[in-house]
Amino acid sequence: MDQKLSNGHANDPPSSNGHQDSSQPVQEDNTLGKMRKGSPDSFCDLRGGPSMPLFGMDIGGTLTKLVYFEPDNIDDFDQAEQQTLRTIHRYLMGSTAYGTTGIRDVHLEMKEQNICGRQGRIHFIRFPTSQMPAFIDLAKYRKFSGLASGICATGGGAYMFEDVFESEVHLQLHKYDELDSLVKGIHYIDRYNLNSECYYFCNPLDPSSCEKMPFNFQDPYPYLVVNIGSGVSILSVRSKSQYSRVSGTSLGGGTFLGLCCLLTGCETFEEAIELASRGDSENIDKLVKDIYGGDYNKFGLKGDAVASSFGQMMSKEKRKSAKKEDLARATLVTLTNNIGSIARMCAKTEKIERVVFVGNFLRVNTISMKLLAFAMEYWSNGSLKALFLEHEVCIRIAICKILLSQCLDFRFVDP
Ligand SMILES: Nc1ncnc2c1ncn2[C@@H]1O[C@H](COP(=O)(O)OP(=O)(O)OP(=O)(O)O)[C@@H](O)[C@H]1O
Ligand SMILES: CC(C)(CO)[C@@H](O)C(=O)NCCC(=O)O
Repeated sequence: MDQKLSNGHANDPPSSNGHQDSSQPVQEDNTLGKMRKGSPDSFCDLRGGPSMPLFGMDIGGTLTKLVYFEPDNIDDFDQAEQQTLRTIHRYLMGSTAYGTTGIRDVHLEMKEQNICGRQGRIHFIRFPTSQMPAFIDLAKYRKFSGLASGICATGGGAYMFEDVFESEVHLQLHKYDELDSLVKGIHYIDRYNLNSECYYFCNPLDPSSCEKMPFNFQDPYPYLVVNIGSGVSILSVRSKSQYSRVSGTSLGGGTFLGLCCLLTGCETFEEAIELASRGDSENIDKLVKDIYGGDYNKFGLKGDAVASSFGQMMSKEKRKSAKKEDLARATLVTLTNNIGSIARMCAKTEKIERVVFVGNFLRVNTISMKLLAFAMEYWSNGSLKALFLEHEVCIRIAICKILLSQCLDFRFVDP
C-alpha cells in the first residue's frame, strides 16, 4: 500500500448460475467449536514478536480486510517490541489512506475491546485483493514478520496466498474457514460491540415512512445469513454452533460491479452506487404493466413489478437513449432482486423467518438494503424479515477480532 499498487490476480469464483437449495446438496453441519486446527499451545509457540497477535486478515475475491489491534498500553512490551509497535502505529494511524487504494474505515473502529486480557481498539483497513502483490512488498518492507511468525487469515486468499506469504514475508498464514468465521463474527459482534447492532426497515412497502429500527437479535435462531461478497453464500444457522451452507449464487457483488463497469464505464464501486442513486431502472427494465397494460391480477403481479430485467434493451431506440445512471440502477436492482428471490426461496425451504443480509455489497448501498427489505416483506406477505447489521454490514471484518483472540486460546465466552 506504500506505492501505487498494481498486479491483479485471478481469484474468480467458480462460475455457476444462480441455483436453488434443491439443486445444491446441503453440506454437513459445521461445528464452530472445531474451527481451530492447531492446539492453543501451537499458536502460542508460533508467535515470534510481541506477546500477542496484532493483525487478522480476510482475503476475499474482491476486497482484503485487514484488522489491526492497537493495545492501549504498550509499556509492558519489551523495548524492541515497543519500537516495532510504534513504527506500525505511526504508519497506520498517521493516515486513513494508504497508497492509492488502501482505506482505513474510521467509523468502524471498535474501542474498549479486550483481547487476551489487554484493552485496546480495533482498526479496520481494506484494499482490493488485486493489490496483494504490493501489500506483500509492504509487509516485507515494514518487517511484519518481526511482529509474529504467524497471522490469522480467512477468505479464499488465505489459501491462494499462503505460499507467497511464507516464502516472501516469512509469515505463516493460520487459515480459518470464511463461513465459520462469518457466523462466529455475527455472534460476536452482536453480543459484544454493541447496542442495537441489528436493525431492520419498518414499513418497507411505503418509502415515505420506511425507516431504520433496532432489532433485538437475542435468541435469533434459526436464521438465514445471506453473505453478499463477490459471490453469494446462503447459510442456515440453527444454533450457536451449527450451521450449513444451503445455497449460493455466482451473481453477486462482483457481478454488479463488473457489469456496471462494462455498461457505464465507471471504475469504482462508489461511482457505480452514486450513478445508480441518480438512475431509474424503469427506463431499462420491462415491467408487468409494459406487457399487461396494468396488473396481472390472476397471480397477484402488480403492474409496476419487474417482468423482465433489462427487457427494454432489446429495442435499438431504447438502447440509444439509455443513460448510464439508469443502466447502473437497473444493474443494481437486477442483482439485488435476484439475490432477494433466492434468499426468499431458501428461507421458505428452511422454514426460517429471519434473514440477515451481510457483505460489502451492502456498503454505502441503502438502495439494495431497502429493496431487500421490500422484497422480503412483499413477496412473503409480511412473514419474512430482512435484517441488517450496523457494523457497515461487513461482519467478516469483525471476525478478525475472533481470529486475533483465538491465537491465544481466547474462549468465546457468553457474557
Ligand atoms: N471499495 C470497494 N471496492 C470494490 N468492491 C466493493 C467496494 N465496496 C463495496 N464493494 C462491493 O463489495 C463486494 C465485495 O464484498 P466482500 O468484501 O464482502 O466480499 P469478498 O470477501 O471480496 O468476496 P468473497 O466473499 O466472494 O470472496 C464487491 O464485489 C462490491 O460489490
Ligand atoms: C466462492 C465464495 C464462497 C468465496 O467467498 C463466494 O464467492 C460464493 O459463495 N460464490 C457463489 C458460488 C456458488 O454457490 O455459485
